[in-house]
Amino acid sequence: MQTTIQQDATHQLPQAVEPRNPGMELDLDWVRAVQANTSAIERRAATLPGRRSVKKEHQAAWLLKAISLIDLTTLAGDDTEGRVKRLCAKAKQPVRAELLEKLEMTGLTTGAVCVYHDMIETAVTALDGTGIPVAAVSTGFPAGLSPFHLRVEEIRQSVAAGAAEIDIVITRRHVLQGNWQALYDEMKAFREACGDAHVKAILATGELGTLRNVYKASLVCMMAGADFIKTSTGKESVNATLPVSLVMIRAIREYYDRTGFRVGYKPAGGISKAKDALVYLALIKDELGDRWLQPDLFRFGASSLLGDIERQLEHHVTGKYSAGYRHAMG
Ligand SMILES: O=C[C@H](O)COP(=O)(O)O
Repeated sequence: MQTTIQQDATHQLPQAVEPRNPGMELDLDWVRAVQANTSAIERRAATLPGRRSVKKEHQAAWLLKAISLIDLTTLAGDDTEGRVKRLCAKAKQPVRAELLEKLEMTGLTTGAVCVYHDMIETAVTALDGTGIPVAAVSTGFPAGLSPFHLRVEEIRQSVAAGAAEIDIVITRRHVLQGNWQALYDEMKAFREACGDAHVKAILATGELGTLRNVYKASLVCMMAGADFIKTSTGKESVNATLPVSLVMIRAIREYYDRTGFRVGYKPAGGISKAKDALVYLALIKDELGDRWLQPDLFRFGASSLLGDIERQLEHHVTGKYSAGYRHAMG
């Protein structure tokens, strides 16, 4: 069994790097044609947790895989350098060495560390030489309502400070008013300001009203060159959900079918249990295929998921659960 775990897990470590989505002209006919059958989507989403179960002997490998796909996040008003340094240490060594040794796993890290602009330099320094990218939330996160020129400037400053990935927030108003041109222009300006840094577009789906709006906003952001689309900031009252994920994943698939470019997916906010992470991975495998199960095309945005995964791995190895406080993140 251990051989299986090692083969699965190491073969699932970062390998591929997808060419960036260059975007395209805004295609309003495509956007306006979008339909979303909410009750059918909700019915299908409700079946997802029971539809696929990961066999017990493969669970550890899938959990290790999930770790490699986490944007390990701290986005709190009371963040300090100390907390960010501890988080970075966790990103470098996400699971205790003796557990990894038993699982015959080496070189495991999280996908990235995600912080506010102010904490970029601390994180970049702490992760120096590891290859773990720092992602920064910019553009007046989480509401995205600061003056436009300041949001663009914040991106530039975050990139200059060393962020390799920028998570922007869109203006929800543009979606709610059906102003697709404004959303496209905004996203394009953000993408431009990112330069070589990859850009994840946070849709804040809990504030977009309908699943149809979520689909349309996903398409428009991809047309404007988003490298990833991301559900939520973690600060809305409803964050990542399975119905929303189904819609965004279908939009990604449709965009790929039409343009040949793969855009990444990042569910974020409220994903804190290992078993939920496995449902998401199964969903991606079913809907988009194995290629999307790599850190260049999939991330979990999560502050506490790693702790639960580590607990489950400990149980897998020792047969016992440890207390949650032993797996504090920061
Ligand atoms: O982008 C990541 C989210 O802010 C994390 O949300 P969470 O604290 O609910 O895991």
